[in-house]
Amino acid sequence: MSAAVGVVGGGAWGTALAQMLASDGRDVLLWAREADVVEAVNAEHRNPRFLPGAQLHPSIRATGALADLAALPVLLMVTPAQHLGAVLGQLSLLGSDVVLCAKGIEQGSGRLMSDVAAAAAPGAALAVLSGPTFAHEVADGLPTAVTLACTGGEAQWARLAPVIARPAFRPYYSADVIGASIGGAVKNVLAIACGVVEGLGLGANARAALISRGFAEMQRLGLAMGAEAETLAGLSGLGDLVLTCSSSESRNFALGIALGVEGDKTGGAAALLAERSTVAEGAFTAPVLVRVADQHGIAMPIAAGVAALLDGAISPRALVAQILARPLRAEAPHG
Ligand SMILES: NC(=O)C1=CN([C@@H]2O[C@H](COP(=O)(O)OP(=O)(O)OC[C@H]3O[C@@H](n4cnc5c(N)ncnc54)[C@H](O)[C@@H]3O)[C@@H](O)[C@H]2O)C=CC1
Ligand SMILES: O=C(CO)COP(=O)(O)O
Repeated sequence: MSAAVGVVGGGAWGTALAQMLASDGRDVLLWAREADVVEAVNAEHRNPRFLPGAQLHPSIRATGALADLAALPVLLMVTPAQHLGAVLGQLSLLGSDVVLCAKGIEQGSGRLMSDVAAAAAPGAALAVLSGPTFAHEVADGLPTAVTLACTGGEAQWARLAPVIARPAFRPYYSADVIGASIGGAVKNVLAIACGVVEGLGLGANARAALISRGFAEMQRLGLAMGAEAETLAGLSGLGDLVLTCSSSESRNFALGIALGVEGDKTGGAAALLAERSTVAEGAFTAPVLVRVADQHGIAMPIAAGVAALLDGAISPRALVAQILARPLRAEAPHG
């Protein structure tokens, strides 16, 4: 019998990944922070708080004690980005494979998830799993492909691929941990911008333009930080950007729509964020992304606009006018 896989984080994505891993009967131990989630998973095989509607496999067991997972050989870290360091630091891991699944940049430090994890768990072998993956679709067993970027190269991939791959869940190998970390963080911020375009009713042309120009921002920053162009153009970069900018299933896109419908109003983000019970990572990443881009001398006008909008410094309509009034320039990233 294969060893159980540990999933740290019982939100929508952690629960969906647990469901996917358990689809062949494998034992999965899920750490959830909320006692009601632990109780519902164990007693009813459901997670009504974060993944309503999904009937979970009985081989998923939940616990509220992190220590129960510390000895497992493979752990998927699925807490929100701002909590990764604190939760991972409590695990005291030695030698486990740790797969990072959160998408964001740490606010205080400006670090990518891979750097946060390397500091919090120096004994772990790190990998990044990222791509176009709405939790409900993965939980339903719909076909999905992701990038699995391994710090331990092909030897780590050989260990992890059989644990993570399923007939409808295809990881693709990469050695580019930086690229896989950046794509998911940046696309969440750009999805808020795309939602604003949708909320303002600016049309499909504007959305496609924003995806393309947003991708140019992702590329500029990614290349400056050491990512590979192919990774940024792949599942964890462009693939996830397109998904998240196309559907109100995305919490980031939906947040942008809610902002956009406010039109000329400034400062609406605070109330929208306060009433959320699920995470829209782009709201946390936007300000620190702008800071990191500045440090690298990279212009990211769309990301900066989202940060200003969230901060209450500009209205949605004024932001669009500001972006449209930028000087004409060459299209290529370095043009
Ligand atoms: N939902 C999705 O479709 C996908 C989500 N992700 C990423 O997965 C990460 C987790 O997102 P979801 O599972 O969707 O979250 P969620 O919005 O469904 O649930 C919130 C999660 O935050 C946790 N949390 C709140 N405060 C915490 C704290 N102080 N310490 C530790 N955990 C805390 C809750 O326990 C819960 O697990 C995010 O980085 C997200 O970008 C990635 C791919 C798909
Ligand atoms: O990362 C995701 C899809 O790949 C989920 O997007 P949201 O966090 O915007 O819902």
